[in-house]
Amino acid sequence: MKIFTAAQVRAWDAATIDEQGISSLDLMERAAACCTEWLLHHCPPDAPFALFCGRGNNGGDGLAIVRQLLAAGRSVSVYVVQPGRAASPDFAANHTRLAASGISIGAVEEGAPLPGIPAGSVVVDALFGAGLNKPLEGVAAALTVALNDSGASIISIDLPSGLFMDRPSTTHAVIRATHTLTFGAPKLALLLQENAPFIGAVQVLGIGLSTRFAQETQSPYFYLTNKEAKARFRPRPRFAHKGSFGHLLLAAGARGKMGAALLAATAAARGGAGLLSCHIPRCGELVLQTALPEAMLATDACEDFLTELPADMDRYDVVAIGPGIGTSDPVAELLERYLQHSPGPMVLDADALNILAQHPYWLLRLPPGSILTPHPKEFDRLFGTHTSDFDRIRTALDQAAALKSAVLLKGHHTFVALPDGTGAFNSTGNPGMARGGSGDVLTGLLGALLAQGYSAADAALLGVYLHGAAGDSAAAAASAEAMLPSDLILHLGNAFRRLY
Ligand SMILES: NC(=O)C1=CN([C@@H]2O[C@H](COP(=O)(O)OP(=O)(O)OC[C@H]3O[C@@H](n4cnc5c(N)ncnc54)[C@H](O)[C@@H]3O)[C@@H](O)[C@H]2O)[C@@H](O)CC1
Ligand SMILES: Nc1ncnc2c1ncn2[C@@H]1O[C@H](COP(=O)(O)OP(=O)(O)O)[C@@H](O)[C@H]1O
Ligand SMILES: [K+]
Repeated sequence: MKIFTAAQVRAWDAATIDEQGISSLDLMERAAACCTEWLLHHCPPDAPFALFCGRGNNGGDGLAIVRQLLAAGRSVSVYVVQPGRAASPDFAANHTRLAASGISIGAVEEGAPLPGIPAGSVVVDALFGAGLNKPLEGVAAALTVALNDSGASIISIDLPSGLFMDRPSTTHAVIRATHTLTFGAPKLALLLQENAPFIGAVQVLGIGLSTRFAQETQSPYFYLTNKEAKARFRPRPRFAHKGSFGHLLLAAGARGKMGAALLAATAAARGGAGLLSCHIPRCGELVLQTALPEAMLATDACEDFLTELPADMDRYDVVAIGPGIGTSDPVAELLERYLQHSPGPMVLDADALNILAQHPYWLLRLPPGSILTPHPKEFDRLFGTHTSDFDRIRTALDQAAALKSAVLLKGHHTFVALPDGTGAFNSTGNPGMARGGSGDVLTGLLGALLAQGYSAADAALLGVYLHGAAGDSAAAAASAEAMLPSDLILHLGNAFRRLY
């Protein structure tokens, strides 16, 4: 599913109106009807609604929703902010229709007291949507702060008011929605970690926008859903043998961190690698051989951490390195040798990324077709401090192109930057995965997918999708509270089955 800019969203509306031979007022009525239906099904049946409307088409949606809620017999109060200002034609048309019903339409004016919100009300925010062109100020900003402080549930129409679609919004007043009902497709701003305080749960409402426009319009960003993952999945051929699925070398662990190695190794085995060898320090030999008999060992001479390259590196197709290895000088020197001698693409995670941050020029030795898996802190250590996620995703795309590799930015909607200049936001996963060890599972899984011959782009997309889907399956079974990263591995089977 493509993610469009504000300008493209406007063009999408226009293309729909043109293609379907309807008026923009008809499309507004349809969008409002989808919102009204959602509100009627998801809000308490006896709750009064309080709608706050701007003077553009977002406000027009709001007025149409008021009319539809009244027709459904609900108790509604409605306020227009700065009613003296110029209005969009569709706002004006809806205002005339609503006024004819006899309902009193309140005003929120500069300098006048803000309206009170009756306890138990559901607030519907239809102040500004995709047309926001400057930060909220004056009475709109004051109202936003008051609504946020009211403690009421706030349902935002299309976007939380004050949130820009395509640029940062973290320094000014923005509605903190409980739910955002957005039209057509998820918007970039609704997928970024930095906007988490504003957006609440996001519901994408299909309002019958042109599918032809969506197919024909190019966008660098897409939403990684089951459809996109399925398109990249290759089932195992019937006559396959273990040699068909590659040999992964996983370099992981140190004393006290063998759990990270074991999680990554088990995920690699379940992720479908034909052969798995683990380069671990001596202290981990017993635990690994006992817990994962499927893995072969390339045990280091050192008891406590990794120091030397395994013999016969040509035996391996792919190297995954990082979980639990530490950042001491000997390990850093070893990482440099790994980068020089890796027989194929690499997955670099955790401490491998932290070492690279100290030696950024080593990145030049990264084999093309590799995958880097930083979370935001590791990302900034590696590529420099960023003040916004918008900047981070731009850097991720630049680095992916420069390194001819996939660069992740892990989080709730992990961003996958691909070498071709496009990037995906993941749709799967849940907060039950916010635990030490979840990232180790991803590293093993990505290594296994690369070893099976998937390109960096396909492995990164599939791996991130499957990892989140396994998380969702684990949460369904054990709850987000009680699930473990090792449950992700057990639920990988359910995740793969979603691709059949
Ligand atoms: N165009 C269409 O056919 C459809 C549009 N829809 C709705 O229309 C919205 C977009 O409508 P608009 O483009 O009219 O834009 P908005 O309703 O988001 O608001 C923009 C209006 O507010 C003004 N404005 C922008 N930022 C401001 C600020 N900080 N302070 C004060 N005034 C400010 C602008 O000059 C403009 O008049 C969407 O988010 C969606 O809710 C839906 O009805 C679906 C159909
Ligand atoms: N709230 C969340 N929603 C979805 N996925 C999450 C969430 N929190 C964490 N994850 C996923 O879990 C993994 C955590 O990785 P990381 O931060 O490296 O932790 P660690 O290395 O300690 O396991 C990432 O893949 C991330 O996308
Ligand atoms: K809004």
